[in-house]
Amino acid sequence: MSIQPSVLRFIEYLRIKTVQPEPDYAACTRFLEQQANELGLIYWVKEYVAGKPVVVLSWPGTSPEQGSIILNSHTDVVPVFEEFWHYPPFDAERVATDDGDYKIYARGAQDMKIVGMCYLEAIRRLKVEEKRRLERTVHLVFVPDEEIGGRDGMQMFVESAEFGVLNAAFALDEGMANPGDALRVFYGERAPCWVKFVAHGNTGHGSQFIEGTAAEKLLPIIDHLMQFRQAQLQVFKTPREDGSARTLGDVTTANLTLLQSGVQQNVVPESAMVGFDIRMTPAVDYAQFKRDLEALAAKHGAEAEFVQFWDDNTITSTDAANPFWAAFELTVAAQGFGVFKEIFPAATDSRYLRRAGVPALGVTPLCNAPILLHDHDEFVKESEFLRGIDFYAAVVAALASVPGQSAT
Ligand SMILES: CSCC[C@H](NC(C)=O)C(=O)O
Ligand SMILES: [Zn+2]
Ligand SMILES: [Zn+2]
Repeated sequence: MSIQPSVLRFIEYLRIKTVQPEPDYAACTRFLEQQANELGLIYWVKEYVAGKPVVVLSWPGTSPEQGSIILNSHTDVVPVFEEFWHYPPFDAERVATDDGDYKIYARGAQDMKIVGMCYLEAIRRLKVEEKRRLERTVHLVFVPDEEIGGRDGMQMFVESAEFGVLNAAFALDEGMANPGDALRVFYGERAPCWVKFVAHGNTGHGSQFIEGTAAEKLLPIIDHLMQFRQAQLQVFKTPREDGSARTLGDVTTANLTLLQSGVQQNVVPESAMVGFDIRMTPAVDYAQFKRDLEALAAKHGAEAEFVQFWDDNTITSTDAANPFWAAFELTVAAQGFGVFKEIFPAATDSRYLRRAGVPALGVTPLCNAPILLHDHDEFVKESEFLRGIDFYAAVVAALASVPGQSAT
């Protein structure tokens, strides 16, 4: 059987090497412009930072005064360890499976070019094939640099005048595959707190009993955070009151990820640094947490330096009173998906949207699928991609048909 045109377009998108640290954004932008032309969408591109394009494709609704729907995806992908891949990561090879399906192997297949491509194909179906008109305007937003924090991409975009003009009411962004049956729907995220503790101390010959060294000032700090980690691990392992298992999003994790000191084996080092990657669950008082870390550092004669500190814990309402959630939930059920609501364990561009006041849900419609984002041999099944188009066609039509507030 011949390959479906949508699959060929997906393969074309996967072959564009938008891999960090030198993504080919120019080729990606050309591809998206071509898609916009084929679909008859309004197209514009803006580089808030040179060489880092934010690309927007818009489908005006019949009631453009109503808040719009944003379909967000990032165009960059993470680096590969090519020697561990069984297929070249930027060839998007289509490999037949025993059950008559195909696996498409490529970096970005799950994270998150499948989502961006499904958005485009869903609009193609609704607008070009079915000649539908939806009430709300739909914007497909393709942003750079999510994989390195999004500062030059989504952050700049949400702070721009152009973003305000979109008048966004609701957004969809990336989620994560689920090896289980249900669709994982992320309504919030844990906040990154990347902290470095730096201490200075006495130096001298390595053969002596030197007091007040930099390293020994860090030891109680490390000990404190390791005990905190252990306590959170116990919470994580304890079922919720209803008996269900907790997820990572329910707790705060802390991992020691950096440790630097020393110049030579027999010289007591003058300075030492330990770094932690902490992810705070939204229930935490972030400002107090930060003050506690600063106090911990001060108590032991060190300094706390925050490399990343996200201080907003806005979550998206998944209450039936939120009409966008109600429409989403109903449509997803009609598509045959069960829903599992979660806090995303890491950080995505959704945090910028939520902080800017735009409710966002993180979804990647891959169920009964291994979690392969950032892993070797990342792939999606062709059937999953095709089902994803059905999914977004239904969801986008429903979200863009949510009635606006009556002007009373
Ligand atoms: C603080 S910016 C880092 C962003 C990255 N996002 C993902 C999804 O891996 C992370 O959470 O580590
Ligand atoms: Zn991603
Ligand atoms: Zn990623």
